[in-house]
Amino acid sequence: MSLSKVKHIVLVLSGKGGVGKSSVTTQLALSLSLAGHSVGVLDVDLTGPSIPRMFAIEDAKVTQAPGGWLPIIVHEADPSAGIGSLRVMSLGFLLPRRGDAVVWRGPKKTAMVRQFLSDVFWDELDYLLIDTPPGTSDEHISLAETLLQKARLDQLAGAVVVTTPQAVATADVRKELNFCAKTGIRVLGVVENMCGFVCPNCSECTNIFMSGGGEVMASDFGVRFLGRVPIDPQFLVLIETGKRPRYPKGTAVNGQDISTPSQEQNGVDETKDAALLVHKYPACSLAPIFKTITADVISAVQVIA
Ligand SMILES: Nc1ncnc2c1ncn2[C@@H]1O[C@H](COP(=O)(O)OP(=O)(O)OP(=O)(O)O)[C@@H](O)[C@H]1O
Ligand code: SF4
Repeated sequence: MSLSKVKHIVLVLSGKGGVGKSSVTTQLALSLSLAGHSVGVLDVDLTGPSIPRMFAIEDAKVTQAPGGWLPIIVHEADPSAGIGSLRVMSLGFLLPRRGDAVVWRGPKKTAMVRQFLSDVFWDELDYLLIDTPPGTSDEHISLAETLLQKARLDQLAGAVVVTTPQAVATADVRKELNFCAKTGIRVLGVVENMCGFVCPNCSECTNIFMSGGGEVMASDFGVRFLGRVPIDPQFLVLIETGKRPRYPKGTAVNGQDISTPSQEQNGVDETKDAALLVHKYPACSLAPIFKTITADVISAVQVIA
């Protein structure tokens, strides 16, 4: 069975679309692998699989082996650098055209998720992150139940719930947390994304929406608050164009200088491994934030394990 060698399965959930679930999945995956863990990402967001685009592997072709579909390798493990391997499987690889969205009815979607969980050959993994479709409808419940049936109880670490400050205000997070309770999924914690705005000129972070709601909500439900992630327009540049974001001289985040050195200085091809650059240099103001969130997720998983 394809999941038998996976140690910890973490679902990434959101009550509604566009809150940054796939971005958080991508950054968690990179942080985990850069902390030395072997990581797989399974994209079952059939409504619009964006994970291949975020890892800049949209054109990759999935192949079959006797053990199942082979996930796409983002990078191999590099023990000397303390980096674990990173592999990705997404419905996006199986769609005939880039950017196609699936318009199947519920039973067909459930069948596809079942197949994904049974037929991908993951090999040994410390963490498998599953990017789920947004929402909390009956269809999502049946998808979550399918996931739960396919994995052993000791493998199911739980869910990271992603929200935005507006979603907190409109009680979408409550729906997500109730969804977890209804389906028996443990909640590892809540991430509040797009909380505040990092100015591209001076890297000052300004709260545009009400801040702090996610933390209060998490405490009301007795779950961890994993942290808030501001909107950084440069992060969008990185994800959408695959190019390294540029910060003016003197830009610092958490006391760390992130101003962009010249390509000659860092000796890196800025058009390649862009997502990896987020953590390596770090090239984006969000890198230290995701690093802290990832450490918290690991400790939540270990408390449960
Ligand atoms: N903190 C952030 N700063 C800047 N841009 C962000 C941030 N988080 C997400 N984005 C951008 O917002 C857009 C939506 O994010 P993403 O695709 O991760 O959301 P999602 O919840 O997975 O959406 P979907 O409902 O389509 O699955 C993307 O273009 C992404 O790059
Ligand atoms: S955050 Fe700084 S650079 Fe950005 S608009 Fe305000 S003062 Fe200007």
